[in-house]
Amino acid sequence: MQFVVASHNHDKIEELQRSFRVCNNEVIPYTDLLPKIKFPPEGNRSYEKNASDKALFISKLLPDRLVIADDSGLLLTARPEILGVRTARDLTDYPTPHQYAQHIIRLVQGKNRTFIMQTSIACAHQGKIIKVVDDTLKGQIASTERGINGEGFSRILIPRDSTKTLAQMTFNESYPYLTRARAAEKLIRFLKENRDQC
Ligand SMILES: O=c1[nH]c(=O)c2ncn([C@@H]3O[C@H](COP(=O)(O)OP(=O)(O)OP(=O)(O)O)[C@@H](O)[C@H]3O)c2[nH]1
Repeated sequence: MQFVVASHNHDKIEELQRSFRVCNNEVIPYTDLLPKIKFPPEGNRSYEKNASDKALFISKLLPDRLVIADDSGLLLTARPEILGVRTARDLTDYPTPHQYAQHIIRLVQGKNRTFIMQTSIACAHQGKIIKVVDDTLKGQIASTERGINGEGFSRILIPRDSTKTLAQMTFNESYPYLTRARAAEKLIRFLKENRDQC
């Protein structure tokens, strides 16, 4: 299957391409087919709604394609009033992965270090949502950035049953923890089981 991804985030597009390739699928950015367009503003209601809004927006312009969109965020137990579904907007003052990783480390300093990372992927066809899948990862925020296989969140997220950050793992080791990869698997499984829906 070929998917068109509604995203402007280069790292996210690459991770989705890797996640879908495992199952022999292909992901292309919508900008391969259309000029770059501003997405509708994200809301504060849910990751599912934000992902669906992006997928629907591009699906209406490319109705015959399977369009996917992802919304991800990080919720800190110590600061539940920020980040989460607003992660992209709350991190705008920290534009580089190193800057936002350091900011998050500071936010949990001396406090509860647990986090929940969530990804929702919406899939649209003919201007309608056909499926939304979610996945979450729980664990602890590291006290310093660690690892070379990734940046940003990957260098500070330690999954619950590990002592390493995601960036300290090889890709094969980290794959089972990646919310985007696991959500992608759920979507592909759904589409294979319900081929007549699309
Ligand atoms: O190091 C990271 N590894 C990740 O895996 C990851 N996923 C999300 N983020 C951060 O969370 C915001 C929300 O992202 P988001 O889902 O709203 O997407 P976005 O606005 O960047 O792109 P788009 O897809 O909407 O064009 C993004 O800006 C990033 O700061 C990540 N950082």
